[in-house]
Amino acid sequence: MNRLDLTRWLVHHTRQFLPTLTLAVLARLAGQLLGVALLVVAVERLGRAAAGEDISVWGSVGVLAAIAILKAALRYAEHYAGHWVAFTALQHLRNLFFHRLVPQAPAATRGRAGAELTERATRDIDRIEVFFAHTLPPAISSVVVPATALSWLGVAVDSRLALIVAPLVVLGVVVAPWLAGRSTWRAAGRVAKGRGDIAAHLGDDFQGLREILAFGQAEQRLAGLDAADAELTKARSGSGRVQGARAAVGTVLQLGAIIVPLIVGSSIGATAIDIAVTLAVVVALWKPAQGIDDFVTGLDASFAAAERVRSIVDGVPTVQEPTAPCALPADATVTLDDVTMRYPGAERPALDAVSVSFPARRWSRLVGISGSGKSTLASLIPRGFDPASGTVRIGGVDVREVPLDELRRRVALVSQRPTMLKGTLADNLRLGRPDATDLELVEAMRTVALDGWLAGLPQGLDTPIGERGTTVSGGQLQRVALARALVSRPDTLILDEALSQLDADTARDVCARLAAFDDELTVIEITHRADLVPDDAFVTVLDEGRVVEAGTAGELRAGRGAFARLEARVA
Ligand SMILES: Nc1ncnc2c1ncn2[C@@H]1O[C@H](COP(=O)(O)OP(=O)(O)OP(=O)(O)O)[C@@H](O)[C@H]1O
Repeated sequence: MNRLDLTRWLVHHTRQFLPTLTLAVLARLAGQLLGVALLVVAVERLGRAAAGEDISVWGSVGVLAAIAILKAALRYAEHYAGHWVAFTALQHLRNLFFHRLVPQAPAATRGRAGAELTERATRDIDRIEVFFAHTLPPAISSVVVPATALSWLGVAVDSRLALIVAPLVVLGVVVAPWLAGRSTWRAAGRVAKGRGDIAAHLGDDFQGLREILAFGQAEQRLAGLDAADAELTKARSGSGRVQGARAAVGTVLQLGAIIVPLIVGSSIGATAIDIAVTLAVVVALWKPAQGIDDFVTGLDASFAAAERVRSIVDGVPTVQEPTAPCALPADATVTLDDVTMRYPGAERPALDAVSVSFPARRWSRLVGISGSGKSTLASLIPRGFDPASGTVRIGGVDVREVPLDELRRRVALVSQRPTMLKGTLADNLRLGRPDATDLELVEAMRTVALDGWLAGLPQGLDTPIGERGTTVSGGQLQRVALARALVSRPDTLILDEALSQLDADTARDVCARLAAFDDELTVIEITHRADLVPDDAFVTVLDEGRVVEAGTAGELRAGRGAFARLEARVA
């Protein structure tokens, strides 16, 4: 997207702030014109006094003080309104960012470094501040203030002097800052990308520190960081060179606008006072010009950041809310009918014409070797993704017709690597149902065989469990995640290798407690442990995205097919 399109995009998403931004623009225009007036009045009065006119000193001081105070008040108003708009707009954009990102998950967040997304949601959005606080007001005033001041000079003072300085002022104030726009824009894009790459690299480093140290990769990772840093430095020095050249051109033009009227003014017979007033106008326009140069550079960085935010905000959600929503029926039978699913860019489908049914109120198992498509199948039920073709139904209703909130409340998916949020154990357990009582939390912890552990915690449910659950063991984390799912009282529970870090006895104990906890629950358990599946359990076997066997575990064991082979591998 180019800068004009990005401007349109930013204005479109923040149009409710435009009236306040207009106030900021008007305050800036008036303030800068008063800045010109301040210098012109001072020079003109001094000139007349020097020419022998009787000028009241206190009268002049009063006029200048009044102009200065009004100018200061307008500057305050401009900054207040501009920054209010900027920070409120940033808050609005951040909300929009998350609002649009959530429905794109997991597709938009999978495989993307969390730190890189965090960089977009925080620092990139902060950089857009420049657009609101330092863009529209300077851009408008850069045209209106010189045009007004030079017109006044031409009409009220000397049209010849106005014509002499006008081209230099226009070049210095308006044209020069825009000249190098294209190259700073490209450099700003490279700087923003460089920052994102460093954030992603560091995010991976912190998260994978154990593996990096264990495999002796610290030097290589540091070298990678150095390379990313060198790229960023290159991009930054590129933008610095352009900025320096532009500032030099601006300064030469501004100096020219002072020297030329001095030399040419006397040769065309202009009076000394008129020449002095002309110089006062030129010098007074100097400061606004510098402001423009600063904002053009900051603005390019702001646009580059806006583009990175926009690419997330305008991302197409993987799943959409239904246009004519249906309620989920009480019957929780899950049926996949001829379902094919292919990840973007993947050569072959992860699921290929899969038809299978998981009966309500039963505990079904889904087994298969690694990469056979089990997690993909599980993620289709609460609509992490939608299939390319075919239908997923619960109780006969297409899941695409059910409001996402309701679907995800009724279907809980517990993954192999769950995440905890920073907070207490109770905060995390209440994630799916904030009004759950302490008693319900304790009951869920008992069901996952963590009651003994809970009783031994000095702070009980109020124990902080640390960011991402780093203060509990892998097996405890999996069981807390299962307890969290139970607290939300789903009809259907999908366990995606959710007990994989437990020893066989504890896993059996948790399963027995879970079966006793709620016999109405429909459970779909993905497991590698074919040997732990009881004979009467319904089993579906996946291989290379296809259903290759289905039946009770007892029948499949006797048949000596895919399931029996999997069991032999585990044994
Ligand atoms: N986000 C993704 N993008 C592209 N391909 C993917 C993605 N996730 C999974 N796949 C591919 O889809 C296929 C099925 O993966 P899936 O995770 O469903 O298998 P699985 O049976 O659950 O494996 P495991 O037992 O190892 O967890 C694999 O070939 C995998 O490489």
